[in-house]
Amino acid sequence: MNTPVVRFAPSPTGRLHIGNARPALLNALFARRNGGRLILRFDDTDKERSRAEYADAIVTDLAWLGVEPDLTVRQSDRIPLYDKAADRLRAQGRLYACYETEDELDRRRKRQAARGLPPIYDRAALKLTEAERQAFEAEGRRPHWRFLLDHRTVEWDDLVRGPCHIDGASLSDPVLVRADGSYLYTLPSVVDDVDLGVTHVIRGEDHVTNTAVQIQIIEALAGAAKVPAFGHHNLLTTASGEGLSKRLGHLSLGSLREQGVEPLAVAALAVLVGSAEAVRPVRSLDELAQLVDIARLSRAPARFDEAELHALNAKVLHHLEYADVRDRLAARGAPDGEAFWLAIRGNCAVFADVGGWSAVVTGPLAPVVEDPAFCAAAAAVLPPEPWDANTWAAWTKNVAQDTGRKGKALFMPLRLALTGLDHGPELKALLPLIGRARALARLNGETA
Ligand SMILES: Nc1ncnc2c1ncn2[C@@H]1O[C@H](COP(=O)(O)OP(=O)(O)OP(=O)(O)O)[C@@H](O)[C@H]1O
Repeated sequence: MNTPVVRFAPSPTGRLHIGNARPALLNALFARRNGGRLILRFDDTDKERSRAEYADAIVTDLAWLGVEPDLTVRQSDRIPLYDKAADRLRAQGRLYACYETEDELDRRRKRQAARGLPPIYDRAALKLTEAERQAFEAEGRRPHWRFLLDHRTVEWDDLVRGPCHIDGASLSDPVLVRADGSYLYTLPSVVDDVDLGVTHVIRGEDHVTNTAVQIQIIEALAGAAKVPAFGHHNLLTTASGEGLSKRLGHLSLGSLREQGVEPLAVAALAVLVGSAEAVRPVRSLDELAQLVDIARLSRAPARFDEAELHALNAKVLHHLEYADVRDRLAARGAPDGEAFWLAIRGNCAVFADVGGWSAVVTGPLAPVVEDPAFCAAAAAVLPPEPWDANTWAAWTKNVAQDTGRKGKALFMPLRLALTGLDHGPELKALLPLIGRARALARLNGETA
């Protein structure tokens, strides 16, 4: 295969949501796995809804996920290309002027419905005489432009859905250019895919019907050899099954980031939910790239459950090695060294929990001493340093012998005194990190 070129093409009309993360990642991982290139393309021809700040936020959200495009383009910078393509289609007789208003089209659709006919555009504009056209122009009407579909079946072997076919006769000729001269999604998308050498179009199944139209336009503009491969993945819904929309601000990546969710947890769930692979924690996007195979995605919509995300987030943290988090630990002023991370990672639901466990190790911390006599007895037999993972067992054995306590009655007061908490990481790992001086002070009820 030549170097694959894929693209993620959001409209900058809101913050990316978890559903958008799915194609962003499926494309990025496809490029990673196949040594390909990823293009980020802003579909910003809708001037009213598109905003530069949303485009910036999308770049930030993608970078947070670990998606770094090789090239970024904006459709608003590429209008002359679309103009040229539209002119070529006009010259071929494949783009024709229509003067119907929305109201007229609506009435026509209602009449069709009343007669039990599908609401397909009847191509009335093709029958307009020159005089009729001039009359519309004189009235001040400006035409919108439709692509003349071939009434034949378009077939493609979808990377996700397998063999697909759509009968061109079952579709309305799509409007490519609005009356104000602006472009709808279809033509710019196709022109860019061809111009930028996109080899694989991986996107949500909301675009399946577009594909038949787009294949016909590519064939008209550039020939069948330029038609890329298409793959349409299933969509994500909320846990209760509702659709997601950028414009309505659903489950944004920004809000998940603010909640302290790990990007790897978001990525793993966004990609693995509704796939042949079980949802599981991963250590890197490379690992995730090896797990996903778009040919094995499920066909049904997949539910994105925030509770599942939070559970997965904890699992992701538990799987991260010290090397993966060394810089982040240092940035939070956490104790240096692998032992700390290995001791506490299993007790972090979000990375920010590192702060609490740091304080347990380095203090100052107010101990909870409910039975001073018992804690004093335990302090009296604290072994000398150096301490290691065996120290806790050796020490508590002696405390048990001296005090006659065992089980929870032995361990809980020690945990409360040493950490100020009734839960937390294994003390055999924490004790050497806390160190003798602090342990002694805390057993004596002092803040240390
Ligand atoms: N719920 C979803 N699940 C998976 N993919 C989605 C979902 N919604 C959109 N996509 C995909 O995200 C990509 C970007 O699409 P687009 O910018 O139109 O997003 P959108 O959320 O539908 O936007 P808007 O709500 O602004 O119309 C497309 O590949 C689209 O198929």
